[in-house]
Amino acid sequence: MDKQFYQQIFESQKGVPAVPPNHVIAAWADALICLLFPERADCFPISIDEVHHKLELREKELKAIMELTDTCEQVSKKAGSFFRRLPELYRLLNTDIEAILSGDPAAKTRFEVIRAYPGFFAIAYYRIAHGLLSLQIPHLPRILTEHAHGITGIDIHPGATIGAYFCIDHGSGTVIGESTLIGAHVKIYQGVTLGALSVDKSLMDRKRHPTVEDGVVIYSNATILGGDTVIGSNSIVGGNVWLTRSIPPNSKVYHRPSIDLVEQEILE
Ligand SMILES: CC(=O)OC[C@H](N)C(=O)O
Repeated sequence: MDKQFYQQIFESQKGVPAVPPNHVIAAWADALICLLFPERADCFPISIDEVHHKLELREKELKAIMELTDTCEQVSKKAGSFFRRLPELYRLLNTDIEAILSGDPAAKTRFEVIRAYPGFFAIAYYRIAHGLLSLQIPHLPRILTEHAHGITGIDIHPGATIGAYFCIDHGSGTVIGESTLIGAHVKIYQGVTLGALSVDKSLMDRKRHPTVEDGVVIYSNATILGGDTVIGSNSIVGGNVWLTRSIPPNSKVYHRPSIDLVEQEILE
């Protein structure tokens, strides 16, 4: 093979930021989730002291990951802040579990939601990633939400802001863009896109994705686009709706499909 090609590959290594492997970063988040939610764990802490000790271990692991991550500054301070905020993250995740359990007639127990629901898995990773992003920790947030995306098919950008009691049922194909704002008690189904109306690169610092106010339900495959688009509180957006403008609170928006039914002749 052409030696220039080898040279090109070799040169491409220069300038690549140093970041621990994705599986190490995901394993840290997974261990943290298992500690917060023993329903996902294979062994439980045997005392309160051990809970304390394991949380300190997770903090040390986060620091170690951050130290090996390029452009990660103020490692101890930021890892400390993340863990000080952990009780609030835990509180929010418990509201999400409650929302899934009370919002889905098929969900029988809290255990089932925590162990088996893709919506809970994706939200847990998102809330951790969002916490890291809000401390301006580079690289790790996107790696975490992409890990959850790979497993669940639910793509939540860590920059999105999502209130308490968030329920995603089923979820495959759901996309929640970077500047999306979601209030409390919002429920969404599979295939929902909260996306940008234009993907021009010059818009990168602008709000490109919708605002969804409290109490909204968005059914499967609805597409809601644009940074100025506001879905007013307690609205219902039906399946397959395509929406690029705001709707007032308490609206119901439905897609009216046209279906032709042709009865077949039964041949004797
Ligand atoms: C979700 C979505 O609109 O994605 C498009 C593009 N990545 C952006 O963030 O603008």
